[in-house]
Amino acid sequence: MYIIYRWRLQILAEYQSKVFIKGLSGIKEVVRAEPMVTMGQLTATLNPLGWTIPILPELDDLTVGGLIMGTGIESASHQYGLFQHICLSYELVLSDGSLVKCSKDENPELFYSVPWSYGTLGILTAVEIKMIPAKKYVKLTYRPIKGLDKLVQEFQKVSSQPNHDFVEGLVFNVNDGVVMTGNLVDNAEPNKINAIGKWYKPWFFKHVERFLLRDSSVTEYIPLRDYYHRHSRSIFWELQDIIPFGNNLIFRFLLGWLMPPRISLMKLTQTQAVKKLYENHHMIQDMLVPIHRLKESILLFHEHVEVYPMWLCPFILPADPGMVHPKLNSPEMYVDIGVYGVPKTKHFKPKETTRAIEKYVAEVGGFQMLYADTYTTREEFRKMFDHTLYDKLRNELDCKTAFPEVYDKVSQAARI
Ligand SMILES: NC(=O)C1=CN([C@@H]2O[C@H](COP(=O)(O)OP(=O)(O)OC[C@H]3O[C@@H](n4cnc5c(N)ncnc54)[C@H](OP(=O)(O)O)[C@@H]3O)[C@@H](O)[C@H]2O)C=CC1
Ligand SMILES: CC(C)=CCC[C@@H](C)[C@H]1CC[C@H]2C3=C(CC[C@]12C)[C@@]1(C)CC[C@H](O)C[C@@H]1CC3
Repeated sequence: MYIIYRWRLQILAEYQSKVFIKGLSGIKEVVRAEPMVTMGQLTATLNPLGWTIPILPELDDLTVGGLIMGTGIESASHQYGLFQHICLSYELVLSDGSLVKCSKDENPELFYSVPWSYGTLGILTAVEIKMIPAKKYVKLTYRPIKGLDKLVQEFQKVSSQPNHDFVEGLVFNVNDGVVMTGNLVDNAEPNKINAIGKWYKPWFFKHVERFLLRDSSVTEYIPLRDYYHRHSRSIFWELQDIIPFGNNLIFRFLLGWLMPPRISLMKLTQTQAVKKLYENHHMIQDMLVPIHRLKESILLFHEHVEVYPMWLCPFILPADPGMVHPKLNSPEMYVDIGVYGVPKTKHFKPKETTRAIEKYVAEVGGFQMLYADTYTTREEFRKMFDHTLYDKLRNELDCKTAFPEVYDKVSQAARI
């Protein structure tokens, strides 16, 4: 039944009008989307109409439903929060088959419990998302920085400034990194336009790495859609382990248009052996920690895994009810530290190392993204994520016989 339902959503998303745009009381602009709509479809549909959503997670294949039920983050998150924070309402089918709508004003407890619930409260059928006007380019400034202290200071400074639409950092080793800030603009200096999304262009992280050779900042104008999907072609830097020659100039010119392979297809076709290989010799994790912990967190990842580049994305976490909120009752700036690749440290042991990192993240009031394997025990997991409202809703909505608990879907043991 569930499979048929997901299949129906897919058909709807792909073959019918994918997104419906409407004005709400003439005040706010809102896009109503099916959960199976992908980020690639959203930008392709909205951007030519002069609209966008404030947070557009960068991989083409990520879906609206997955980004709400898990979480979504992007370089505008220092202003807008996580993907859930730009959502105005959800429609869900509950365990008894009824269809309900929830928002801040209508069924608010359900509204705040849906994000991070991983599909364990109901099946999402429609979402209303805030829209903002799009512009043609992102004026992006790359700031190469040497020295961890300076890097962290600069990153923290730009994350707290309201004048940047986008903030992102790539750390290339424990001393060097590039902090990027961007703004939406309509006009560009023609000789500084760089359509980084074209199939023959270097992978974005490789392009950024080259700025480390410079002493001062460099500015480019990136077409909006190219900016949003900048990490798609190389799946961040994951593709370099799968197709090591993927960034080679000749390969890019001849076959670059075939990239990237569909992540869902790779997931579907990966053998048990490949799965084991990734489990034992690879780390794919995003840890969300208060931004004032950034330096010690980078050093901790360096000590345990030494995987570079490291992705830094700041985000403001409102003090809303639900699974994920700051420890104190006021909004707090956090940072997502993304680690994707083969650990270089000799002492890397998937379980022990991940557990040590998880322990640190929990101690500093942080969170682990749910798409990644968690080695926490159920008790540790329930401490990291506030289950108060979630448990109440699971009881009230009679979920226990219909859906598993989040932990039973995401823990490493459950995923074997
Ligand atoms: N920048 C970012 O924010 C990035 C985020 N991610 C992560 O990737 C995931 C998104 O990937 P994506 O492939 O889109 O999602 P997935 O298909 O992996 O779905 C993630 C979870 O959401 C549930 N889900 C999805 N749609 C629905 C729905 N309509 N109703 C109920 N439950 C639903 C899934 O349930 P089920 O398992 O039952 O299908 C699954 O548990 C997120 O978890 C996100 O955190 C990854 C890369 C970048
Ligand atoms: C930016 C944020 C918050 C997260 C980025 C995470 C991604 C880099 C990973 C999410 C799912 C991952 C998968 C793979 C690579 C890394 C991700 C895209 C594989 C494609 C790696 C090869 C395996 O055979 C299949 C994996 C599927 C999931």
